[in-house]
Amino acid sequence: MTVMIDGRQTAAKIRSELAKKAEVLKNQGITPCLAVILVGDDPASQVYVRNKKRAAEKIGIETKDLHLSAQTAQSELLELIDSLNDDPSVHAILVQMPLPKHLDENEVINAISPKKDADGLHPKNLGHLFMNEPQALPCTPRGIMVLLAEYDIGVAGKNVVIIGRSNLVGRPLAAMMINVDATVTVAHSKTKNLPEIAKNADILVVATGRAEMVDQSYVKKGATVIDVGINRLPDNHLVGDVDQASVTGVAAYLTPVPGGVGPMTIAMLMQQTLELAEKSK
Ligand SMILES: NC(=O)C1=CN([C@@H]2O[C@H](COP(=O)(O)OP(=O)(O)OC[C@H]3O[C@@H](n4cnc5c(N)ncnc54)[C@H](OP(=O)(O)O)[C@@H]3O)[C@@H](O)[C@H]2O)C=CC1
Ligand SMILES: Nc1nc(=O)c2c([nH]1)NC[C@@H]1CN(c3ccc(C(=O)N[C@@H](CCC(=O)O)C(=O)O)cc3)C=[N+]21
Repeated sequence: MTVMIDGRQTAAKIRSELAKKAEVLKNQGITPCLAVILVGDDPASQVYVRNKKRAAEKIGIETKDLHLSAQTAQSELLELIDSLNDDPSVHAILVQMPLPKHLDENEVINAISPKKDADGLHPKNLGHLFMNEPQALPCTPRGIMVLLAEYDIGVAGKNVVIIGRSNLVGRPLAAMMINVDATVTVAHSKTKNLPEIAKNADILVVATGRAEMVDQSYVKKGATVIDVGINRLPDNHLVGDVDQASVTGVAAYLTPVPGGVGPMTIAMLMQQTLELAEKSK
């Protein structure tokens, strides 16, 4: 039997706690505010923008949506970030990844004040994470850790295999898993014998951006499978990086897409915005 992990319900519970926290901040004269910069029209990013805005409104977080054209120059983007860094009404800044190819993502992330780093991707914050003294944390990996805790899925001493090594998901998740005593393997496009390595996992996390690439040949009986992927098919429906039908019955726990990691990412983004607003006092 496979238990479907309900990210939507878990996220809803977190959001209702956050709404109370936002109320407290407001009574202290602080209206938490998240600025979101989207350059161009990446489809996964657009799903994200829409759902984020809705969540923020319900919690009582203000959002500033800054949608720039795909042709925006690096200097223009850096100037926008500088002005948000200096704006005391803005507590958190998120730049949607990936950026169009002509832009330098690392330079952009570096420009965000670590104190307003909604995504926890600034090298200073990643450094704190790697030293196991976390400050702002990347939202998707954090959401995965919260989901595992919510379902009492232990991590200490477990074999965790993460497929994907992006700065946004795979790398920071590896650090978080190490910090709670997992034995971590990070796989990627150059990994050999991937199904065999994945089959060693007690907890398998898939973040490749390849629609339904992981089937039951990658999964040990009784493993937990976390599907991070958000892929929009030509017929417009969303699928993950895991072939859900194939893995069902083999995995003990599985996150659905939609309704798994995605809503948790948004809940964690809201939580971090409130935490940064609180620290700005
Ligand atoms: N649910 C959510 O909240 C979120 C979902 N996403 C989704 O998660 C997915 C991954 O996102 P992100 O990490 O940003 O993606 P990236 O494209 O930045 O990274 C993908 C990673 O997967 C690896 N990879 C690609 N193809 C294969 C393959 N065939 N076998 C093994 N490894 C492979 C790449 O390897 P290499 O490094 O060698 O190129 C790379 O490390 C996307 O679908 C994205 O939309 C992202 C963020 C949040
Ligand atoms: N700097 C940055 N940080 C990110 O965290 C980031 C990013 N850039 N760029 C794009 C990816 C993608 N991403 C999503 C998060 C939630 C959903 C989400 O809400 N998903 C719903 C979709 C439901 C639906 O609308 O059908 C679900 O999975 O249930 C989608 C996509 C964050 N990302």
